[in-house]
Amino acid sequence: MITVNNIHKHFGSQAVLSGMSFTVKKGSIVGLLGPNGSGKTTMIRLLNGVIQPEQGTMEINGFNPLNDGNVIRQMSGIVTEGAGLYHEMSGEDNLLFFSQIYGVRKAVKRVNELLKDFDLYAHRKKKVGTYSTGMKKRLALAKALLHKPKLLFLDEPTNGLDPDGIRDVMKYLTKLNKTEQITIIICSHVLRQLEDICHSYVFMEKGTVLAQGTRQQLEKDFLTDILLRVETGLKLDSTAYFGYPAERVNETAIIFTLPSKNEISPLLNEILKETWIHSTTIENISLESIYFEVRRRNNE
Ligand SMILES: Nc1ncnc2c1ncn2[C@@H]1O[C@H](COP(=O)(O)OP(=O)(O)OP(=O)(O)O)[C@@H](O)[C@H]1O
Repeated sequence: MITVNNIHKHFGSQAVLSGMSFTVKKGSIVGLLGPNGSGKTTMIRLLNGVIQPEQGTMEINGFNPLNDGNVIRQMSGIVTEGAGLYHEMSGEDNLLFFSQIYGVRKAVKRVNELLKDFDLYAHRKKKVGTYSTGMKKRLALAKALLHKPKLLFLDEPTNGLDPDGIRDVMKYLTKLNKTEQITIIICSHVLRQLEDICHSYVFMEKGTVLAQGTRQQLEKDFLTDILLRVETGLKLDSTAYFGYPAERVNETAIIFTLPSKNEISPLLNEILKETWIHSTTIENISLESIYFEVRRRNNE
């Protein structure tokens, strides 16, 4: 369990974090989401005990990053933009070297295990400088996991990856979380990539938390209207149908505005009494739409 309470951090005269508060449940995957410069990396560095806040408290599994930075770094793994890999050394030698630093027991076995998990075994003897971006990212993840941490901090782990690379990393993180119950905090400004893997989200802007919660909680709090797109043979002769605003977008598609998901089934039943339905999609239910709604309300 991680608790962050009213954290303030300045760099010179610039206020980077202004009262950050959030919690992370043990064993969950949490997305720390916000635009460039909103303070995500700074928050991770504070949690790692690398830098100190001017105000506020933090706790990670009963430890305080202010005084117990070493213990926290031992129980956690971190992947940052730079990754800290040695480009003149092979992938295998990098992992063996960091195993020594972290005091990993049975290092050769662990390194081979991770090289295989991350599809790098065939490339283990090649210099990291010759690796593709995706391979470097995977090696950085392997490095962060050498000492079997209980907590993983990932700062933009998919930057520079192609869609296959992103899917592979996300798949591996989900598996890791399920099999090892690792708590994972992922910072990103690309919301779409995190849609399927996070258990909860912390939406940030300008060093503060705008909203936090599970997808379900955020939907409940911020999605007041459901925009339901229905491919149907229904003839519309006004701007409403069955009491709900309805707008034709093309010959066979209509968008209905509903107050909640509960109205979907009754509406579809009503349409089916008259004609066919081929498909339905909720247009505004993406994480991105929720995020924009959170920001819109905050700026009102
Ligand atoms: N060591 C530092 N010294 C001075 N300013 C800093 C330092 N670290 C971060 N900043 C400033 O703090 C602000 C927040 O930076 P931070 O890297 O935490 O944001 P971020 O949300 O991670 O952004 P990004 O998505 O671009 O990585 C930025 O304006 C940055 O320039």
